[in-house]
Amino acid sequence: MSEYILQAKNLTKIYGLHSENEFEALHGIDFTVTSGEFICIMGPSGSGKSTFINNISTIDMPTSGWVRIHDIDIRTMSSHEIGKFRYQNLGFVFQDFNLLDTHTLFENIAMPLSLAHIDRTQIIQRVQAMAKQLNIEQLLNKYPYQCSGGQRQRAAIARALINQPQIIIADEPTGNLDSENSHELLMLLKKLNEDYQTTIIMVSHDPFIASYSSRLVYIKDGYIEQMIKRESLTQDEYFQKIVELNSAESRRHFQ
Ligand SMILES: Nc1ncnc2c1ncn2[C@@H]1O[C@H](COP(=O)(O)OP(=O)(O)OP(=O)(O)O)[C@@H](O)[C@H]1O
Repeated sequence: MSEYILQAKNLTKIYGLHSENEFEALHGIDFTVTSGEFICIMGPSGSGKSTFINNISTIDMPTSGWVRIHDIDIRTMSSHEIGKFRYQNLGFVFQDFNLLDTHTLFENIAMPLSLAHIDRTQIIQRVQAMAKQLNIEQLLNKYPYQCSGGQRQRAAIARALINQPQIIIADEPTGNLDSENSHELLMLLKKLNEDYQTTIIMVSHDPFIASYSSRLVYIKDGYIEQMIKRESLTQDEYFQKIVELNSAESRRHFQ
């Protein structure tokens, strides 16, 4: 059994392989994650952050190299096995929500539990408890298009967390939220990380949001250019280091 919950080796992603638009977005990245880490991925626009997070989390498949989650090589799984693996192990929070408009919030949130054939009474209890925590318990019978952006985002978060995943994958999770809702979401992620050792891998542009992580991974031009560990730094010291890294990069951009 590996000491890592997630490992990637020589991860390469080429879009449009063998076409005239062939583009190598990731160039042989090695990356490991220990259980209970809270990782934030940052980097300039177009540097490969979403490509990276998608390729380490079964959303997309690398062109070459491998990714192991819980020691299982994700390339060896059939699409049916990947589906099952996702709802058993992973929770996804995306900026654009990905809720199904033909289903109520209750049905959307319950989906991972229904797929796992959890008993109906338990589903109702768990969805109601999660909705209460995210302050959307009054909205469970509404459809996503009847809810505000913040409410939809909270429903998507409830769906991501309902199966108590060991790893949460979040791509710009606060992108469509106001500052109060962003703060609440971060508090929730932090609590899951601290109380249940849930591993979190999140993409963000915002140094303040990044300062909640335990390790910052800075991606540039398809490579991991730098990593900073928070370790014994206070959140404020860590925040300052993240700001410095981003502003040094911005200055380099304009030179
Ligand atoms: N489906 C695709 N086909 C071809 N090229 C793509 C595709 N998706 C992304 N790319 C390219 O790969 C590179 C990395 O894109 P990616 O979306 O991973 O960047 P990002 O760092 O997440 O950017 P942003 O911060 O702007 O969201 C970009 O140059 C992008 O144009």
